[in-house]
Amino acid sequence: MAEARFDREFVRAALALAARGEVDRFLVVSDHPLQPHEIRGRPIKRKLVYAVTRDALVSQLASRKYQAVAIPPYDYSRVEKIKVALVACQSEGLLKDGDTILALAGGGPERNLDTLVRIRLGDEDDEPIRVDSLDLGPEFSSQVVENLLHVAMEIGAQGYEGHPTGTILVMGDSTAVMEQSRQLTLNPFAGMSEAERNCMDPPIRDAIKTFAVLDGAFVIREDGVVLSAGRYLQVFSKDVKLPIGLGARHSAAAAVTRATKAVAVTVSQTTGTVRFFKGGEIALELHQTARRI
Ligand SMILES: Nc1ncnc2c1ncn2[C@@H]1O[C@H](COP(=O)(O)OP(=O)(O)OP(=O)(O)O)[C@@H](O)[C@H]1O
Repeated sequence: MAEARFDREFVRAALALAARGEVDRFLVVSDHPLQPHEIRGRPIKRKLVYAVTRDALVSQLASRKYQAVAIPPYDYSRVEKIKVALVACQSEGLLKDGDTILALAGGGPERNLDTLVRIRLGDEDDEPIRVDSLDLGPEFSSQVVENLLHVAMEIGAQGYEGHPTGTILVMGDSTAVMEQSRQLTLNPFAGMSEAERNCMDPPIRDAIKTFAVLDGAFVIREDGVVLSAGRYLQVFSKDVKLPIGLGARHSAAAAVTRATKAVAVTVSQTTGTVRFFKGGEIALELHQTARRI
């Protein structure tokens, strides 16, 4: 009883802060939208963005004139979910550098909104949320990057047929990446037209999940066309610095993003953690709280 009252007051306090002029965006990361009476009378509708795990709920919210983005339905911690939601908002053009975002998140099947985080985009001191540091050049499509992050999270959570799987997805500067790598296995994407092997297409994302069992890396063009799977990256990793415990896969991903203008997403076979590499460094790290395998 007292706990329920505390929960209501917590949300009310978050809404009161969200209404303030200092806040540019109010991000609610939950599949339980706020109740009309909670929002009524508060000037927050314009800055409110929902991050939800069901596409049907995105459409439902959109039909009620709310802004909403979809995030994958996996068991990441609340802070990880906020990071993914920020990436999704960025790729929809809903955020800009310098924005102050208040993010309210919960976990589990109940509403349970119990986490409030303030983020200033582009603020170097704002560890551990470093979505701003993705800061990709115009040659990259943010939708392609977001799709690849989602695929990577699915691989990390589900593996392949019950077995943990790891992989590297290298995107961009593909001529240089192809030159600095060699084929380890037959390329399963060979012989398909470019239109048939774009990772924006759900069947191709499923194929990426399946072929993640192959040794080596995927090479993907900026526009999402998958050039190859099963590539061994022949790059020197001696001047990339990585946290202790990361091995050959992560070194190769760091090194290829140092040696070329490509970016890379890795999935660790050991932990399921997804990392985004740019310029030889980790720019985003998504740990899992619960793996399904
Ligand atoms: N240069 C490379 N290019 C492409 N793939 C590589 C390269 N080096 C290693 N790999 C892939 O990484 C796999 C595992 O390597 P290792 O266990 O040393 O990596 P790790 O960084 O510890 O990652 P994990 O957390 O997944 O174990 C290899 O089986 C291979 O598929």
